[in-house]
Amino acid sequence: MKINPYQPDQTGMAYSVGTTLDRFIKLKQSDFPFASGELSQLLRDIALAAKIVNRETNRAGLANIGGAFGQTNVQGEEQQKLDVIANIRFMRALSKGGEVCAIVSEEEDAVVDLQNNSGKYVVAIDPLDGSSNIDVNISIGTIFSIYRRKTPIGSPIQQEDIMQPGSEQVAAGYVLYGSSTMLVYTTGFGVNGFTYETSLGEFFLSHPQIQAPKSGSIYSINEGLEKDWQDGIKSYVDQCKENRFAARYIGSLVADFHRNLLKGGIYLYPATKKNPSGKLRLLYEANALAFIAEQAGAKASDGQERILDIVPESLHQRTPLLIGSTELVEDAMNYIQLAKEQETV
Ligand SMILES: O=P(O)(O)OC[C@H]1O[C@](O)(COP(=O)(O)O)[C@@H](O)[C@@H]1O
Ligand SMILES: [Mg+2]
Ligand SMILES: [Mg+2]
Repeated sequence: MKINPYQPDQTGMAYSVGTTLDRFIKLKQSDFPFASGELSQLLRDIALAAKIVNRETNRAGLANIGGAFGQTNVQGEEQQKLDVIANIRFMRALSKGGEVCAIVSEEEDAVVDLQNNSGKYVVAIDPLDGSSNIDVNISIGTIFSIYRRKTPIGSPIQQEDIMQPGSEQVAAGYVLYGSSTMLVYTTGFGVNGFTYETSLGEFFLSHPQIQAPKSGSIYSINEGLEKDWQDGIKSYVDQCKENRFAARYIGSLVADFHRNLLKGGIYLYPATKKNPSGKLRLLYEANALAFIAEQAGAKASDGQERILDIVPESLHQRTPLLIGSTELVEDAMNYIQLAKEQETV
């Protein structure tokens, strides 16, 4: 039977493949009985900034916006011009609407207090993920987490508004600037993916209700750091090779995560000598992807603990990250546990 992609799917849902993001956000607002529309507007603001950053990444080579910016961020990493441009674009979009009271960004040393005490939401963002791939035309991304503030609206923001565990996220998502540009997000009611139609300037629903395969045969890890890996990781990766898994590593977390989410696989960034607590940041990289992973039936751990249960202690804190198909992440955690037990014998 030939399936006509333009026919609404048979689920009878009000939306189907081809629904615009705007319409989808409006329809899904009904998931929240007391919704005031602020979260919906915030998601739209993020989508708009993503369209602008998409344009900038597409023309990076032409417009002399590739290359280093000539400054380092709080983590001592050299900032790329596009890191700074993306940061400015998202900062503007997030501060315009009035829904946000504070922003945590990879490119900002401290919390950006928007002096907007009537703002309900706190946003943590990695404006440009995969910075090492910007100048070589490889997929890069943006990652965002949204929290409801804990302190009363109208009062100044406090530490407790910022240092929330990932389990408190009300929404999270990423944008993938790749062969096509996609926005994938969750509000706790499943994961949906939207593809950007440049000629119309619109995101359209292309991947409704994403569910990750429970297992897979892809592993993503920077093997160049093997010498630093703990025994459990070494033996797990050996087992992947034993089973003839495909090694796939783009070096852009968003892109590696997205592939494994759709095809089944595991991404690992363990502790290394250079980064004893792992490289990736809890507040604006791991938490968002862990929320999406779990909403898509996958799993995210630091090797022992569920990422979403980790209570943050510092703004730019790092965490080891094992994320992807449930059975693969559980396997890897078993190898880590086993190696630990053998250490104590
Ligand atoms: O080069 P390495 O050590 O393998 O690290 C690659 C990882 O670092 C990152 O680039 C870190 O993110 P940023 O580019 O946002 O700093 C991830 O996207 C990627 O998975
Ligand atoms: Mg990143
Ligand atoms: Mg970044």
